[in-house]
Amino acid sequence: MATSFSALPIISLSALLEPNHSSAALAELSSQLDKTFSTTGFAYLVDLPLSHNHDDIFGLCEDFFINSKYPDDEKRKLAKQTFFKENKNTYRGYFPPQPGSDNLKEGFEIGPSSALPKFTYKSSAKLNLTEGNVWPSDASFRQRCESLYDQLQTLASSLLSLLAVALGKDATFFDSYLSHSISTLRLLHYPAASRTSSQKIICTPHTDSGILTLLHQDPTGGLEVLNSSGEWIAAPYVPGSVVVNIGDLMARVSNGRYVATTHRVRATTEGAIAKKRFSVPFFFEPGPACVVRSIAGNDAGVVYGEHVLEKMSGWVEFQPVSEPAPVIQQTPELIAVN
Ligand SMILES: O=C(O)CCC(=O)C(=O)O
Ligand SMILES: [Fe+2]
Repeated sequence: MATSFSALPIISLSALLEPNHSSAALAELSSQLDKTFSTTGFAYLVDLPLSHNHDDIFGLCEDFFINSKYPDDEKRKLAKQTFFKENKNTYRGYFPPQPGSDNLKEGFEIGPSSALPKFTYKSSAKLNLTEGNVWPSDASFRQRCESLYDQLQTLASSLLSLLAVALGKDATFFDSYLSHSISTLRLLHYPAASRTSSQKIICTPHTDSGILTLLHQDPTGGLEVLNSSGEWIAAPYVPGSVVVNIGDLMARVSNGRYVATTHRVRATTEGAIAKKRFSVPFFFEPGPACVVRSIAGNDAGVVYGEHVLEKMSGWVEFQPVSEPAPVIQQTPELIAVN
């Protein structure tokens, strides 16, 4: 359970920026993260070891969702099979806004760039967790996404080493999670909407299901986090920051020490219009075959791929859409699959 906080803490990662990390500074950072995840479950991280700034990151969203570079035709080629049945990609790629849903957003999802061993799930799952990415034809977009992905994966693994130590384990405790990791980088666009749609909450309350999330939200803000008194605490935009939070599985791994805090996104309005908003969550995920167990050693553990497939059966982005599918009426061209 989260505590009754009234604001999210801000944690500097300057210790990770030093070429020769000082062990005292790392120990201090480890204890700050430990305190945060066992109280608020959420924090802003600043002084990030990332070469991408917010303009670069939201520039990717602007390019993908807004600029005419990626018209509906190009998006259609990248759409998941659920949305365009001629396409081969089931898990990575584009999903369109889903009319009628409470989460009116479109997204583009990317996994690791290296090939992964196939993961077979007992109930012949319809989603292929280890498929390759699909890309628009613009090589620079792909290169920028891959570079951001790699840096966020490195940052997440540094944070996990610090958490391992905080949990009384060796710094390498989470290394097995890195093997064939299927972390997801998601570009999200919540389109502007007129107030007649009366939609105030554009992302409904939820906890993240996985291990660790690194979220870039754009200056529109709107993120809110639930404290133990049942109050929604605003988590406004902080320049240069990334928001970090842990998911349900990490709460379980930590044997309940860490809290997966409920959060949602409120629309920011300007006159009668809800402003458009971009966010870029990065979900750190273990390999599909990784067995994730509590540090207390008192459970059989879960196979990550099975866990995530079960969770996803309830997520709006992975629901079949009613015909005709929203984005896609024309004949597709070949999709780009790596
Ligand atoms: O858009 C946001 O800022 C939050 C998104 C989110 O919570 C999620 O995708 O899990
Ligand atoms: Fe979330």
